[in-house]
Amino acid sequence: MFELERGENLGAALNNTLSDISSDVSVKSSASDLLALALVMSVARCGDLRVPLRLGRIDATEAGPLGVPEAHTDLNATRKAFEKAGFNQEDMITLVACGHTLGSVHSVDHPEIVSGEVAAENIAQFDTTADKFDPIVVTEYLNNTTTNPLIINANDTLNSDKRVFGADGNATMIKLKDPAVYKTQCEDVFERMLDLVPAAVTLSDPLQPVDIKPYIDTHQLKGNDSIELIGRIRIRTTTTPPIDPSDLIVTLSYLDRNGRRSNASIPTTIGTFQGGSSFGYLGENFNWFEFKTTMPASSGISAFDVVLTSHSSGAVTTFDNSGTGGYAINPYILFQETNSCLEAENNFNGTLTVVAAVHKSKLQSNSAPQLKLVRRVPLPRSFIPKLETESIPLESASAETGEFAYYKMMVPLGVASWRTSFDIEIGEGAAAGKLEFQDTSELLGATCATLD
Ligand code: HEM
Repeated sequence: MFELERGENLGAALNNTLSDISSDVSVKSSASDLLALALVMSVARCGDLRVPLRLGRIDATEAGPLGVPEAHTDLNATRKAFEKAGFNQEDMITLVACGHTLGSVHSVDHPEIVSGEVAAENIAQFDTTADKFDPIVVTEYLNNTTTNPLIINANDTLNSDKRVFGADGNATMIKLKDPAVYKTQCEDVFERMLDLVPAAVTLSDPLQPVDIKPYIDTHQLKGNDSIELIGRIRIRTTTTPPIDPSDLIVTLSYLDRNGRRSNASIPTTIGTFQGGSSFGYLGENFNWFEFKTTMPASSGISAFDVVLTSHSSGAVTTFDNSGTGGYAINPYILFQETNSCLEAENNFNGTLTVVAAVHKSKLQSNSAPQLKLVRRVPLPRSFIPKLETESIPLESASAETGEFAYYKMMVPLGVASWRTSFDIEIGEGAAAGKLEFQDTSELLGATCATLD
């Protein structure tokens, strides 16, 4: 994003990609992790590749050194650039053969490479199947039927694919023409390319789709000393053996604020959005179950297990978040969505009001709760904002319900940050509590209900 004006990065594709991912950049997802996800998803969908997705990349804050090879770069300099990144000659050939199976060269960016009129629609594809991740780029090169503009250019200086592909007398390209070899070799070099990170960065283990994924949408005090809890459970049904969602009864068994298991269980119903189903990019199917319940504020909820019962066989399976004591909910800090809002003053400025209900046991240390608001600061000529976290104290709203006291803060918020996240923190050390990664996007246009 800091290098887009360089000759080595010409083309709308890079900025389009940054624009596509920009709204998902958050304190939990760096732009570089989202780019890794984009590659992993696109080659899964276009060619059924499996590239492990590890996360934890840290975004750069300035341009790196020059040196990405261009079409006119000679073979030696190209080889050196790949070697600097840990790729030998065979890797280099494989990376370019795997990269140049999708997409094309654009005449508007490279009139010296693409012959004919300079126009948006005049593009030259690398192979005849530009939307498929396949070894056709390799076979067309080996059969001399290719129309790849980086191979057949009349000006041989610009034929970088020809130089790279032929660098070892075609030995690597001959191996890559076998579709199974092409696929596994591309998976290998893509994984190494994505995981090439500075020494200070530690990447996670590869992500796997989880069987159970709960979402808490609302957890707040509501009238008459009760807590309202609204959420959804995503269940992967493409397991071995597969799960028939119509045979499932899904309930939640939960622990109260003091860790005692409640006699009541929370029922769910099949989700309504898109028939309650969705799918993932690795061919997984998911079904969604929704819940909306209330419970006494005096006892609350601190964690829950997801219990699946088969209608037909009666078999019961309990998911307790891999033996961690269930899926946790902070029972002491409640984000009062109904009392919070984001009022737009005009198209650029607004005011964010956040109200939280804090359990009085957490207020004994005399420390005020803090809101950690993530501001999305636009950077010139870039789609990816800089994220800055601001600490704002919440003030007593001079209202309470039972064991909870209400806290409130109001802050001006520019349009770039209308869709952002915040944490609410209270206390220090062992007594500290944190409600993480709350979302402001539902607050826009809502009215703040008054505290009664
Ligand atoms: C010697 C190294 C390389 C050179 C000289 C080179 C050169 C180019 C050029 C000139 C374009 C056309 C850009 C445009 O007109 O928009 C292009 C497009 C592309 N390159 Fe490379 N490339 C190299 C390596 C790679 C590698 C290693 C990958 C991925 C692993 C890759 C993936 C792509 C893709 C996907 C496009 C299509 C973009 C689109 O359709 O908008 N390239 N490359």
